[in-house]
Amino acid sequence: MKRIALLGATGSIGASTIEVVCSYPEEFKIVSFSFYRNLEKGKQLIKRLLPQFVAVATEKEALALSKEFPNVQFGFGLSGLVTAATMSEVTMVLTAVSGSIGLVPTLEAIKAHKEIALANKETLVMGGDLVMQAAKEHKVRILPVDSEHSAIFQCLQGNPRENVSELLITASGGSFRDYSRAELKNVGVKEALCHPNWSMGKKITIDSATMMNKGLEVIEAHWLFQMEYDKIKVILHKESLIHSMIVFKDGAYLAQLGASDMREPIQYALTYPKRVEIKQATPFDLTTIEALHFEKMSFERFPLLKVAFEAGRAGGTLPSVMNAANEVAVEAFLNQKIRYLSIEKYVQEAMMKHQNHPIPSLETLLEVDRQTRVMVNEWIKKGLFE
Ligand SMILES: NC(=O)C1=CN([C@@H]2O[C@H](COP(=O)(O)OP(=O)(O)OC[C@H]3O[C@@H](n4cnc5c(N)ncnc54)[C@H](OP(=O)(O)O)[C@@H]3O)[C@@H](O)[C@H]2O)C=CC1
Ligand SMILES: CC(=O)[C@@H](O)[C@H](O)COP(=O)(O)O
Ligand SMILES: [Mn+2]
Repeated sequence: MKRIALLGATGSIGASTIEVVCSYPEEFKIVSFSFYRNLEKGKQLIKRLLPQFVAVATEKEALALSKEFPNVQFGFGLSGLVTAATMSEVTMVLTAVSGSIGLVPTLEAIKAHKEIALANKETLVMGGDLVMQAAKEHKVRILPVDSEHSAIFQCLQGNPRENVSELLITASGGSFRDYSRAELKNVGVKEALCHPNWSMGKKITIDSATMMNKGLEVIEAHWLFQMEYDKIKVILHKESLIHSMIVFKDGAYLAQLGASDMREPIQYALTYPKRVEIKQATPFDLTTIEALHFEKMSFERFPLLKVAFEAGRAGGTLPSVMNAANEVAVEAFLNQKIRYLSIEKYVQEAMMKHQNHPIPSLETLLEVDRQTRVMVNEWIKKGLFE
């Protein structure tokens, strides 16, 4: 039986993971999980999943919950996440928290020899070098959950890496894919949150619209598959049915396609290397698909993708600056403090101001993340780009 720590149980990936886990109770058990702001949902999950340990946001909440659920242990903050991920009963950690908070618990879980099912792409964007080194050193497998990386991982099975010349990542184009740059000037939060194909958390949905999600995914693919940036390409594919492809040196393409349903890549990560019947999935019928469209990506229309390639190529602390600035700017947009097009301005400004550290320690990465947040929040307060 796989005994799972689910970091971010109250989110979108968390919910899909719980469905997969509960469809195979004899194979999987969630022994620990975390939640953050969603106390009501968190409590429902405690009653449903009967975990041994739960990580919450604050000490006050942890104390109150210990009284309400005396058979469950509680932790809080970052140390709570680390305990949930490293406790001896856990064999696999599924990282479904949103944002840079995922890095430390993932690294600690690797050091504690837990298998990782990685949804939290920000972990590799910030600390790809450290995380992949730690995984190698501790002989820990990192299984992709992100749909594009799961697709590439599935295509790579049984194919020697030296035969692969390119990774081709598909992008839906997000909620504003048919808008010109001029039409983006006055777009609002509600419309930005309408992803055409996927139902996801708010932050990643905005990242899909700005194409930052694809930028983060390019960096994630670089680290997961040890592929040079020149050999990672992004292509627009508005149906989100081909989840990504690999190109072989002899010119053959191999694609993975299926419904836009995260339960599939999650289940693959949980059961890997086995494939088992999926019990809950969106029906997928090729005969109902009229056409699959592909379009060249435009860096002019989606400047944040170009910015992410630059950050990835530069390496060091620059991807962490990009990520932190983006997290702060997206949050501010969601709270209607800045305009949609200002997200990219804050990210670019933070990166321009940064002096890169080429080979950072974990402490340096975390400090850069913290400082960038403070700086961008101050800029937003002053209305730098409004
Ligand atoms: N959704 C999807 O289909 C996909 C998501 N991903 C990646 O997976 C991750 C999760 O995405 P998604 O499920 O959509 O996000 P959601 O916003 O739906 O969920 C995020 C989860 O993280 C928790 N959380 C948020 N901030 C913190 C924090 N500071 N400390 C501890 N916990 C926190 C939330 O708790 P609470 O709700 O209680 O506040 C929630 O459980 C992201 O990194 C995303 O990029 C990758 C591929 C697809
Ligand atoms: C489901 C998933 O993996 C998301 O990251 C998805 O890819 C978002 O879609 P786009 O970024 O292609 O709009
Ligand atoms: Mn994805």
